Amino acid sequence: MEPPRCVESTDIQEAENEIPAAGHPARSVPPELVEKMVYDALVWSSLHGLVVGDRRAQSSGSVPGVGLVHAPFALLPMPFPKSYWRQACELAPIFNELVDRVSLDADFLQNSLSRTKKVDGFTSRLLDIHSKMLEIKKTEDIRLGLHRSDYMMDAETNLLLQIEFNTISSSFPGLSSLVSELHRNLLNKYGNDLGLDSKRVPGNTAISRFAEALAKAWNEYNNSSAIVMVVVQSEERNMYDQHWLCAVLKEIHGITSIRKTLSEIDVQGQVLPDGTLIIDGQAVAVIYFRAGYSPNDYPSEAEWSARVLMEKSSAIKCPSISYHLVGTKKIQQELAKPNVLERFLDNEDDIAKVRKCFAGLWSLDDTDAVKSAMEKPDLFVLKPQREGGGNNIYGDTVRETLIKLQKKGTEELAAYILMQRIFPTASLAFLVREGIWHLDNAISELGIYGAYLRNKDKVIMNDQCGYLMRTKVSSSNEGGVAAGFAVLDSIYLT
Ligand SMILES: N[C@H](CCC(=O)N[C@@H](CS)C(=O)NCCC(=O)O)C(=O)O
Ligand SMILES: [Mg+2]
Repeated sequence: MEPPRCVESTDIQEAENEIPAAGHPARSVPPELVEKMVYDALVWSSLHGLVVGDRRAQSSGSVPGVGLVHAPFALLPMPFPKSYWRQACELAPIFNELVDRVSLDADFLQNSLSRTKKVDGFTSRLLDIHSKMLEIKKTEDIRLGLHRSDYMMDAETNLLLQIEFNTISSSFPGLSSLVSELHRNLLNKYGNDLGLDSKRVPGNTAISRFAEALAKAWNEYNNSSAIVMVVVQSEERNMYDQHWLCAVLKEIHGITSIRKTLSEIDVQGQVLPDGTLIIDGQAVAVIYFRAGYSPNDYPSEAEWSARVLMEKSSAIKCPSISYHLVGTKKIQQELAKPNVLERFLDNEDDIAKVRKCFAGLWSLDDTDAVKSAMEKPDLFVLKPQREGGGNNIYGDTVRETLIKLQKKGTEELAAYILMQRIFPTASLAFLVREGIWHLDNAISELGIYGAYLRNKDKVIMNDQCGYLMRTKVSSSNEGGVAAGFAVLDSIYLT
């Protein structure tokens, strides 16, 4: 059974002529070879759990094994210069340390977000929890961060620029590891025909290292009967990415994990006088948030009280409320201001490396930035303090929104930040979604996973832990995989 095609061979010729592919291997692949590779890739994905719930199937987000479809993927790894790969990997432990330092500066967090607090209800609730923890002098001696720092290569300046830094629910450590394996498998089989070497696809350690970090944190909690709790949404089509981590946690590290929604935690959770969080009669050592990053996750007060209950407990939060706040776009913008990094990092070289990957970032108080964004909206992205994809504002809507916000009064402006829009070079890619492949002009975003574990003044882990490459059609603004714009990819070092 041949996978259905959507691009006739002549189309590929046209596509090639139309699209100035930067010598991408995709341009030289004969259609019949594409067919065979797509077929093998679809089989491989199905056999290896590179799967997601199918949005067309009813209970695909709640009942495992029902309504599966292969995760969308690029057929071939995206060429990526080795020097930029090394640069991105080197930044991971520096950003991990930066997050930890910033998380300890309560005044910096509260002051930087004080104006946002007035106009952004969600961020305001997070800050209230942060304040409450300060009031009760709650400290987190053991701190675990499972982060992902996302970058694009700016074609104009040839700089690797950070898009954002995620400190909560960094998706796809599971599926991204599999995509690298898929590509290595395909290049082992077809590499000679394509003139590509599977060894140029870097090994992806995201699953194993993130599971190791969770296990090490569990170990630091030092209660052998305790479990790891994953905070999830009731409907989660990306559950297999999460289950991969929990399966490795169990099989390699012998640690049991449970999945609970915020409302279940509100009903079933309790904190003992000694701070232990108990749920289903079991002590919780580590709380791994794969929900709780969006207002949609807090439909009632119950979910907020669950968040407070967890924050008050002695369980190791990943992330703590402080780590969560450090990952906001407002903090990203504040850290880009002159002399701010110097407050948190000691090493001059580290500071220079971090500053070098900062794109233009401005608060809307910056009248010059707002003025140029009004004149050339396509060169900017307007970002609210939101995670989960689909929230950023592009193109003419940037201008319209700025005008609207200005009419509402300067207060409202504090809910957003302005960011330089980054334009990576586009190149040809075969994007495979729901069994169908398209040859498209695409751009990519490289995410580098980082794990940080600290117990008081002892840093137990501070590493780069694998990567996520997301590739999307160059015409699309948003880049989310779950949101249906991008596909999972890996990289081919050049
Ligand atoms: N369903 C939740 C999704 C969690 C989520 O959206 N995480 C943000 C960082 S906060 C993220 O990583 N976005 C990139 C994923 C994409 O491209 O679709 C999960 O997987 O646990
Ligand atoms: Mg994000």
